Amino acid sequence: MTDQIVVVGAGGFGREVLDVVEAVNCSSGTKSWEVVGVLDDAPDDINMGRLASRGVRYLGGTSADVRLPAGCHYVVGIGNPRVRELVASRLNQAGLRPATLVHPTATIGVGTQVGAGTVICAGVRVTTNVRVGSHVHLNLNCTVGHDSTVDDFVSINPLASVSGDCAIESGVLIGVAGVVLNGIRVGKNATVGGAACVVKDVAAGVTVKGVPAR
Ligand SMILES: CC(=O)SCCNC(=O)CCNC(=O)[C@H](O)C(C)(C)COP(=O)(O)OP(=O)(O)OC[C@H]1O[C@@H](n2cnc3c(N)ncnc32)[C@H](O)[C@@H]1OP(=O)(O)O
Repeated sequence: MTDQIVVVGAGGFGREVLDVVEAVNCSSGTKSWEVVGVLDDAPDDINMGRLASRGVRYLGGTSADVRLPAGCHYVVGIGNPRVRELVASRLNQAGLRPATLVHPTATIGVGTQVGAGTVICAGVRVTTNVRVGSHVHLNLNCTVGHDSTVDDFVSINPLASVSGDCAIESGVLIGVAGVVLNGIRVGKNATVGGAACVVKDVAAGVTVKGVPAR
């Protein structure tokens, strides 16, 4: 069965999400997703050209009166957790349904749950008894260790590593190649800088960077 999907975001991650959709379609043998097009409130000319060159239609902005097929799914390909939350809320109200996308080269362990609207990119490793919330981005080659929780609207950027028994609260961004040592809690809406090593709990809303992160 083929479902219809719109991707929000013509930028880098939005188009990487299109790659995930294509990989899912290739791996399943049957076409799981038909891409209706891309929504973006302010696409630039370069990205419009990139969409056109891959044959994907630009549909308009997220608040515009865009007519989408009934029952259409969506996924938000915007890296910023706060913006992603706003857009998801708007599209839920419009009656669209969040899709969950898992690249065929990702691995997910036994007893792990993944929420709606979440995108898991190529090479990601999520091990066992992890709870991944809704609208989470697990970017290329990141890892999430056993028994951790990753709450809604978290972004874990490429090569970042969350160890076992961690609690990553909603809206957190973990920068590229950031490391969170085991058992650590990263508070709501906090940011972990690229290549940081987090060795103790991070308070909500705080940005930490460096090794050790502070
Ligand atoms: C495929 C993709 O592209 S996915 C996206 C990948 N990118 C990421 O993950 C980016 C993650 N973001 C970062 O690391 C950011 O630099 C942040 C969030 C840590 C800091 O952002 P800002 O607050 O805007 O910091 P800003 O750029 O103003 O720099 C402030 C200072 O921190 C330093 N700094 C910035 N980032 C880091 C970092 N990751 N580690 C150590 N120091 C840093 C800067 O050198 C600067 O130092 P100075 O005051 O001595 O000159």
